[in-house]
Amino acid sequence: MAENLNLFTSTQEVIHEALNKLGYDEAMYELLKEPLRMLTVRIPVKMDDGTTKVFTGYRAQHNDAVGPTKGGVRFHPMVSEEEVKALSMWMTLKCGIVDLPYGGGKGGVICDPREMSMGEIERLSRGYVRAISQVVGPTKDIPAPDVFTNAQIMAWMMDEYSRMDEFNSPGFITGKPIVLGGSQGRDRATAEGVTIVIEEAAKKRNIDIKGARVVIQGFGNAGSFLAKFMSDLGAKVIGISDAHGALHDPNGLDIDYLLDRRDSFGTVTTLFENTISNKELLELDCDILVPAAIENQITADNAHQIKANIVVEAANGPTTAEATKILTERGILLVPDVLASAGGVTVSYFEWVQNNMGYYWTEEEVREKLYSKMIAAFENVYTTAQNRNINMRLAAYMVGVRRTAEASRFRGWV
Ligand SMILES: NC(=O)C1=CN([C@@H]2O[C@H](COP(=O)(O)OP(=O)(O)OC[C@H]3O[C@@H](n4cnc5c(N)ncnc54)[C@H](O)[C@@H]3O)[C@@H](O)[C@H]2O)C=CC1
Ligand SMILES: O=C(O)CCC(=O)C(=O)O
Repeated sequence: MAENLNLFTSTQEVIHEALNKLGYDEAMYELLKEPLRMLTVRIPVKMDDGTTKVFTGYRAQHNDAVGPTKGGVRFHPMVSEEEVKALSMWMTLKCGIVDLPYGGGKGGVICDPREMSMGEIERLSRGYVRAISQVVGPTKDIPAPDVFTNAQIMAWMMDEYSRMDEFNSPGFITGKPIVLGGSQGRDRATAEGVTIVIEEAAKKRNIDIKGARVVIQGFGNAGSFLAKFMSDLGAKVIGISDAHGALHDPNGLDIDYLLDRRDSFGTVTTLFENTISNKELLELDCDILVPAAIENQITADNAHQIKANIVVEAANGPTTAEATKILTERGILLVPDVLASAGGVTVSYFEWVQNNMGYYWTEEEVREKLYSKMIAAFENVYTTAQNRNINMRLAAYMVGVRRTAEASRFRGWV
């Protein structure tokens, strides 16, 4: 039978299992099996050559029983309605795991910003915000960066929103430049959270980070900061990749050099002749493997070839359900996306809190607060997995979904 690569239906299955284990009935699953709201928008954009191109975008709001919905916006050619729905459900789980007063949301636009000018990207960003303006806002749904979106795009989106709203609303969006109300540390937060989780997972497996061989797929916001943090901790980053290929050096790559040469879309391998494929990269002999790019990278096809002792998912959805089973059976410790990559939304929450207060924290304060959230989340999920003898993904779903289910029940929705 062909493997299920559909992110939405495979997420539904794990949510179902988690709710069953928590003792909820079918009505709760019916409520949480898809977003409460899904908006599809068409965005006309004047292109530089004088033509008008109409883009399709989405905003999904999974559940707002706990609080406003929260989640990034992705600009990518492979964006689809089902992907955005799944991503919004994962955001509910992440916010539950790190205990933030939010439900999950997510947005995306089908486009390839790598082939657009800055002016075209700005007009698309502003058009997207106008199109979704009725359903978002600082107390309703708060966007943030994700794949191929960044602080500049957040700034344009905030500017467009403040033109429609009567007062300046920095809390409408997070991941902004610092001068526009961004938080210290948001740019590196996802990788910092992944680093904390790697350190904890390594302790469980008696692996010393100093000298550990690390492979990272993806060299964008998550992957590149992570490579830097790992190499600063004394690990040997022996492989990295981007959409075009991968670099491998068993003695360790020069991360500072690669960071210096990468472009704003996280591309660096095109500058080198001796590259390997992303498939080869994932199968390298290493201690810690971190998929930090896109979905469905570790599947039933290659799960038996993964040689790492620990796999930590910095990307959303890089490992299929079937591959999760295979890795678990093989004794590989798999730290799931909804836990490992929760550092980004955690510091986004800190940014929103600071915007609401109008009072800003130092980088050190942000780092300490992130550290305590991530450590508590890791321990909670790890202990749940151990106590119930289940894999870390199912444990994370149980921890993550519980608060939204409880809040929905107290509100009398189910
Ligand atoms: N930026 C953030 O704060 C957060 C990001 N994530 C997840 O981390 C992953 C990466 O996101 P970012 O680093 O923000 O994106 P990014 O846009 O900064 O970088 C993406 C990287 O993935 C590479 N890539 C794209 N397509 C690829 C392919 N087919 N094969 C191999 N590599 C490919 C790109 O070349 C680039 O190096 C995504 O799954 C995202 O949802 C999760 C939580 C927060
Ligand atoms: O920073 C945020 O609010 C959301 C980040 C995000 O989209 C994610 O964790 O996948």
